[in-house]
Amino acid sequence: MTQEKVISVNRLTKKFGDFIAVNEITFDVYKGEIFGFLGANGAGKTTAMKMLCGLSKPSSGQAEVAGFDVYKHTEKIKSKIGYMSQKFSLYEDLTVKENITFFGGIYGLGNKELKRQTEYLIETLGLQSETNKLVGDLPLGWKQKLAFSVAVIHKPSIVFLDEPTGGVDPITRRQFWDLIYQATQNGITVFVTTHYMDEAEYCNRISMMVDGVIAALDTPANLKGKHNVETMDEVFYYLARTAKRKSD
Ligand SMILES: Nc1ncnc2c1ncn2[C@@H]1O[C@H](COP(=O)(O)OP(=O)(O)OP(=O)(O)O)[C@@H](O)[C@H]1O
Repeated sequence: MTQEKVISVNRLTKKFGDFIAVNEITFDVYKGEIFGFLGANGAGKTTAMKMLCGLSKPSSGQAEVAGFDVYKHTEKIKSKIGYMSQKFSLYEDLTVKENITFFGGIYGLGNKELKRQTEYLIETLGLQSETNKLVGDLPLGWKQKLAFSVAVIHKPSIVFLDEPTGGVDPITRRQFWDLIYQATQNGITVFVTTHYMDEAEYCNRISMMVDGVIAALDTPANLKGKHNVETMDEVFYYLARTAKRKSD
């Protein structure tokens, strides 16, 4: 992790009519950092992430992602980031290889690089015997690992992960996080939302959102120290207990 800022957010706000979904959030994320973006259901995480990915125009405030303005340079931002969400990642009705080729193509890899990356990916994930299997037939943990690898196939500056490991056990989640650490070794910055507090412990810093505002932002160790508790679960409970919003 360096002191080079790759995300810079200043009083970023999103309103839907009178409702303020994200209310003047301010933070920076540094190159190579794993930044955990936590919050109770409905806190505003997805809304904030959409603004940072250039998918939703802010109501007010400023933000730069990979050096580009979220109002003016959304296409440039999209070319510099990777994105993976639990809700959508890969095509279930395409094979492993077809998915890699499809997304590699969308991310702009040339034929030679695509071939090289496809072989590298299949080998490092140990998917040699699954290459021609439909992704829908893979176990969920494998799908998630493949989806992550595809999201960083074009070596983005930042990868946004929206609850990437939902529904799998702690050991599979741990293996997934090994891939995240590898990506950061290659200089990729990771911006991740999760509801799993074991994963929160793996982040360099955590931002905790409550009802549209950032209620706390620090390292897991400092957050635990500040609240005089042993686990991130307890920190989360302490901060989120006042939340008024519910999930949709
Ligand atoms: N397009 C929209 N129009 C109106 N309200 C919206 C819209 N999108 C989100 N909201 C509201 O904004 C709030 C924040 O939603 P958001 O999905 O960002 O929360 P979240 O922290 O990602 O929650 P979860 O963990 O449940 O996904 C919610 O109250 C939601 O109902």
